[in-house]
Formats: sequence, structure tokens, C-alpha cells
Amino acid sequence: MKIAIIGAGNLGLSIAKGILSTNGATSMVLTKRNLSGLKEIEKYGIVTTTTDNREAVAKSDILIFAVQPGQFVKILGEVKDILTDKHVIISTITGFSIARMEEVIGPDHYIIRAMPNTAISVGKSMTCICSNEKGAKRIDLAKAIFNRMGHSMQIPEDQMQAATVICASGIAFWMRLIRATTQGAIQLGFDAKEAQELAMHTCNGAASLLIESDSHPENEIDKVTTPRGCTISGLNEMEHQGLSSSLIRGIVASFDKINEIKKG
Ligand SMILES: NC(=O)C1=CN([C@@H]2O[C@H](COP(=O)(O)OP(=O)(O)OC[C@H]3O[C@@H](n4cnc5c(N)ncnc54)[C@H](O)[C@@H]3O)[C@@H](O)[C@H]2O)C=CC1
Ligand SMILES: O=C(O)[C@@H]1CCC=N1
Repeated sequence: MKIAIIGAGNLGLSIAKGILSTNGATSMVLTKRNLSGLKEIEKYGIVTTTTDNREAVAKSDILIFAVQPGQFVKILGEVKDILTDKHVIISTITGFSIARMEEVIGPDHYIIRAMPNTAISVGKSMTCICSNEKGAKRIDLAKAIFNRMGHSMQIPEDQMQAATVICASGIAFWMRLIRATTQGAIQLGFDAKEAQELAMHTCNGAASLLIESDSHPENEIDKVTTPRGCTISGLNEMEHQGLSSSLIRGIVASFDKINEIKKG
């Protein structure tokens, strides 16, 4: 598989690392305006880097676009005359619809929207995927690409905005929860390194319990909350302080912000 990543910034580079660690490509071309941040990854034999997006497109079959929304139209316009039927065009761009992509390059292309997160670099991304009509013929290929680096779900395009908040922004939300738990552990007497170790492995355990036992969070909470015990005391205090409510409000604020990004 010959893969180009157009825009090797935070997400693009995470995808590149995920592809490398899962042997997911035979060649990979990364593009960026300033290549100085790509020195490390260039050491891998299958990786080349360039500022020339047309060169990357010509050398590749799978094109993963990971630039900022405001840069995307210009870049699509730059490469549209060299897009052929060999290309599968995958966009990770927030708030950028398939219809807008088709306005620039036309509908006769395999177009996929994918919303991964930065945990793709360690093979643990939750990635949501949808496609245009022609792209439906390549959706299994896209799923296979992202399943190598985590878990994927095909969704209707009108859920992509919500998926962006829950899965992509979600990494930041969970990080903050882990960080806050770490600070609590430090206050209770652990040193910072130990505190983070406790917080992140407990978080991993909670997610794994649900993933591996197909259980519901409240079912697992019931097993931990001893009557008159310490867990329910802590949990109820967190809820009095608005834990669930603040998370839900934050998620909705993120969602609403994407409407602004779309406008401009
Ligand atoms: N960072 C994240 O966790 C996620 C980001 N996204 C979306 O992915 C896209 C990229 O996000 P980030 O990686 O955070 O942004 P970023 O700003 O870190 O990366 C964008 C990269 O594109 C490069 N670039 C700009 N113009 C270019 C051009 N003409 N040709 C080639 N490269 C060019 C920049 O040099 C930069 O390295 C955005 O649309 C974002 O909404 C989606 C999911 C998660
Ligand atoms: O914060 C953002 O706008 C982008 C999209 C999701 C993750 N990062």
C-alpha cells in the first residue's frame, strides 16, 4: 500500500507513526510546509518527505489529508488534475463535508471521511468513517487501514461532527480526567510519577472492562460501590459538584464550536 499523508502535523504524524508500527504501508510520503520536524521519521526506509503535494499524490494510492480546514480547498485544487481512479481520498478535516470536497474535485472519486484520534500513533484510535457514493466501494479498505491502528465504526456523514467531539477531542477530555485523578493521588501522598501510573492504568482497566465484558458502566459501578462505603461517598460528591453535567456541557460546547469552524 502506497500512502501519502498530506499535512504531517499533530494528527498526520500520529497516523504515520501508527502506520509504521503496524507495517501498514509499502511506501509513505509525508508532506508539510516546513520539513524540519520530520527528521526522525525520515529515518525509516519506507518514508520520504516533501513540500510538494503533487509529488506525494503521484507516488501514492491512498491519500490521507490532515491539514487545517482553512488550507484544504487550496490543496485539493492544487492536486485535482492528477487524481486518478487508483486514488482513495481520505479526509480527516474537521467540519469539511464530502459535498464541499466534491465541489472542488467532482464526485467521480473514492472519497472517504475518517475521524481518528492521536492514539492512532500507538494503534489505539477510535476512528469513525463514512464515504461518498463512489467511495462506498473502498470503505472496507478504509476500515481495514484504520482497524490495524485501533477500532473503526462506519457512521452516516451527519454524525461525523459528533464523532469528532467524542473520539478526536475525546482524547483531550480523557487526558484531563487522568490528570485530575493524578493530582488527587498526589494530594493523597503518591509521588507524581506513581500517581500518574495509578491513574492511567486504572483508566485503562475501566475501559477494558467495558470493551471485553460488553458490560454497562453503571453495572460495573454497582460492583464497586459498597453500601455506606468510600466509593459512593466520593462519586456522589463528584456528581454534586457537576461531574457528569460538566462533561456533557463540554461535549455540547465542542460540538457547537464546529458549526463556527464550518462557517469559516
Ligand atoms: N489533532 C487532532 O487530534 C485531530 C485533528 N483532526 C483534524 O486534522 C487536521 C489536522 O489537525 P492537526 O494535525 O491538529 O493540525 P496541525 O496544524 O498540527 O497540522 C497540519 C499540518 O499541515 C501542514 N500544512 C499546511 N499547509 C500545507 C500545505 N499546503 N501542504 C502540506 N502541508 C501543509 C502544516 O505544516 C501542519 O504540519 C485538522 O483539520 C483537524 O481538524 C482530526 C482529528 C483529530
Ligand atoms: O480541536 C480541534 O479543532 C481538532 C479537531 C478534533 C481534534 N482537534
